Amino acid sequence: MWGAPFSSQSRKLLLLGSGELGKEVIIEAQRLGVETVAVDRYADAPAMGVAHRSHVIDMLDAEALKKLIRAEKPDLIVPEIEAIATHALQELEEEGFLVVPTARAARLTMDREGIRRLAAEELGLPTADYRFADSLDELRQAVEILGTPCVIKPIMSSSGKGQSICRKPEDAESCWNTALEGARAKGTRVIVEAFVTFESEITLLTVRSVSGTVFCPPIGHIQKDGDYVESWQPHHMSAAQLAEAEGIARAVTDQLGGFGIFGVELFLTDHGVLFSEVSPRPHDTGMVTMVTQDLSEFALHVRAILGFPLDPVHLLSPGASATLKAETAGQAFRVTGIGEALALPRTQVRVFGKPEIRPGRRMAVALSAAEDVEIARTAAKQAASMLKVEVIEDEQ
Ligand SMILES: Nc1ncnc2c1ncn2[C@@H]1O[C@H](COP(=O)(O)OP(=O)(O)OP(=O)(O)O)[C@@H](O)[C@H]1O
Ligand SMILES: NCC(=O)N[C@@H]1O[C@H](COP(=O)([O-])[O-])[C@@H](O)[C@H]1O
Ligand SMILES: [Mg+2]
Repeated sequence: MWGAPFSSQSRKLLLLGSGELGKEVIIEAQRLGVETVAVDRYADAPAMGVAHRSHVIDMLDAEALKKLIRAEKPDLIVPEIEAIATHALQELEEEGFLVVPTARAARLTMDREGIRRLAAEELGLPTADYRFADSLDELRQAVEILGTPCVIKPIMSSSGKGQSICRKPEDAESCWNTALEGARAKGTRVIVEAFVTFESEITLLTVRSVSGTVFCPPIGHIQKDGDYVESWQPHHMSAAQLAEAEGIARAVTDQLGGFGIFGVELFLTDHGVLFSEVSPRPHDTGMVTMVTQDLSEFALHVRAILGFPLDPVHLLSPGASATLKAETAGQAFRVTGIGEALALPRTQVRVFGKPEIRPGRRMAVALSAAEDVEIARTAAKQAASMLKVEVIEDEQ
């Protein structure tokens, strides 16, 4: 259907962001004979090791981004992180490039303000109460209005970076400083959200393709310090809750448009399902689908964005994932315990191959399948606890 990689007729995919999620996207694209180009802000990023070639640029630099893309001329531009100069993507889209799912979706979801205003104010979807603040004074006012506890996050960040809980009004200043330090891009704007007491939280993977919209079975997860540590699929919820969740996911993904997978994050509460945020790309909690579904979230994304049809998703087995995170910073380290973890039943490990560690950085994930979600969770957690990031002292 298309030429070999490197030939004039090849189909070329350029990935913006080359972490653990992008690595799996590239592998799936390679399986369909696509030529792949991985881009990130640092060398030797996980997806770079499996792509045909790679580039290191500052993806928030609009000029650098446009120059690279005009030179590469990819058939598909696939954002893998949110911190990208999305106005440059809009310009490129106007020139005829295809941005996944659309440049507008990338722009709206790159910052929490765009997507929150769209979901809550335009679509009227239920969310936590929120305010935005550009200074410590404004933050104090927002905290007063919303009350404590509340959650404060930079508008552009992910994996919980810069996020903190303000437990009493006096905490506002330290939360402000945490947000400034953790923000992905320069800028001071933060979102303040009322604290949601949820019974559980889920990711509803939603795929838009030529075959319409399909939902994956819901994925339950646990987050620590704003970053995921454990996920499982399926998450048990009532038929009414699932219908509510799918209604929200459909409304928001229809609005964003385009083809591809979306990770719709939702809180399940006593008062109904609340929308939290959405990623227009594979989701970290969705790594579990590598052991649960016939097509993983990465395979689904690649199929959808290439314009191929999709069957409804089949859950082959319940399963769970648990993460390994580094605790210190450095470059001399090794991941140990892989053999022990793999000795557990129906367990796999993905070691991402990131070149450096820093506190809280996700380095690997353990994946377990089992006849029951609880058994899978226990196995995945046990496997992850066997994995260690061992610092090599004499090389530091
Ligand atoms: N308003 C809130 N009330 C209670 N808990 C919250 C609230 N907002 C966020 N959290 C908790 O923090 C987690 C991370 O929040 P959020 O998804 O907004 O951050 P993120 O940095 O975008 O994370 P990721 O990139 O991993 O999705 C949530 O999954 C939830 O556990
Ligand atoms: N919650 C979003 C998420 O999990 N994104 C994944 O983490 C990578 C960045 O990791 P790093 O910060 O360790 O480089 C991203 O490239 C993506 O694969
Ligand atoms: Mg999130």
